[in-house]
Amino acid sequence: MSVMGRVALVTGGAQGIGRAVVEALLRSGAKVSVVDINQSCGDVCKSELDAEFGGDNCAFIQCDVTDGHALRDAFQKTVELFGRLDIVINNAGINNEKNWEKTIDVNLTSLIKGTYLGLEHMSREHGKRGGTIVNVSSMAAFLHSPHQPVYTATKHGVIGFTRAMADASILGNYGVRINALCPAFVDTPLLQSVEDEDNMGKFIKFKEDFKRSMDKFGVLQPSLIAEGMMTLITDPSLNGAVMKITCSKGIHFHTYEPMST
Ligand SMILES: NC(=O)C1=CN([C@@H]2O[C@H](COP(=O)(O)OP(=O)(O)OC[C@H]3O[C@@H](n4cnc5c(N)ncnc54)[C@H](O)[C@@H]3O)[C@@H](O)[C@H]2O)C=CC1
Ligand SMILES: CC/C=C\C[C@H](O)[C@H](O)/C=C/C=C/C=C\C=C\C(=O)C/C=C\CCC(=O)O
Repeated sequence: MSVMGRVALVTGGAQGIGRAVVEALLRSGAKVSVVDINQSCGDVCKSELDAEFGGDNCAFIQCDVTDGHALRDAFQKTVELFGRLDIVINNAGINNEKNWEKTIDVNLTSLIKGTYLGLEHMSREHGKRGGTIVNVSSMAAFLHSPHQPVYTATKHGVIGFTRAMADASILGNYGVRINALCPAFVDTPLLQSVEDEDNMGKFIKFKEDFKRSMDKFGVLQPSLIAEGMMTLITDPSLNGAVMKITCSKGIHFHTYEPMST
């Protein structure tokens, strides 16, 4: 599937992995709505993207994804601005073991809401033409991190939810492909949270162990994550797929036993 002329909404798109994905989409001819809580970062992002890709191709919508009404408005505004919606990237995420309820809210609850809103705007069930959703999980869903138990739980949850919804999409003939992306460590501002007791809480005492884990597995560049993301967005054969991206194996897929009947 070509993304030329398609419309995408990317949560957490103002920096890091989300920003790299936004750039990849714009480079391929999509129009993109960047949905992010950070107004100043979003303003900078918007002006830089306008300079590179032209002013009519991208919008910044300031929105806290945990605010259900604001998230609904962000989807609606995207459709009003660009006339349609084809691609939803639920990427916004945080690492906060101190305020772990917020981590569940941002990383899992809001991602579920984003998926349901995406279906409202794209599913044949709602009289729409179909589309694709990618939910951002993490390698922490496979190699659980003792430094981030709740973060790890949310990323497991993202995979379970995504695979179940992908099957629901087939059963319900939604016409929407739903996949998950699991990067290992990526060089973004999120990694700085390992230094901060406000984020790590009582697990800050494991921070050196955490850093050893990063040294062991290496740190990826956001551009490689965007490359994997573009495959999930454009390959029509992928639904319920779980893509892993690691330094050792690059872009590859997790394999599951077939479900028993
Ligand atoms: N950096 C890494 O090592 C890895 C990151 N991930 C996941 O990738 C996703 C993106 O992470 P990064 O780009 O690394 O993080 P980041 O911290 O660089 O960027 C996250 C973006 O999300 C936005 N955001 C945070 N809370 C929000 C909220 N409530 N509403 C709207 N926007 C919000 C931030 O303002 C920021 O622009 C997250 O889901 C993260 O868990 C997965 C594996 C590895
Ligand atoms: C302070 C850091 C905050 C957030 C970063 C997140 O924790 C990030 O989401 C966590 C990533 C955890 C990665 C864990 C393991 C990585 C493993 C590998 O790279 C390779 C190992 C095995 C590969 C197995 C396979 O691919 O099948």
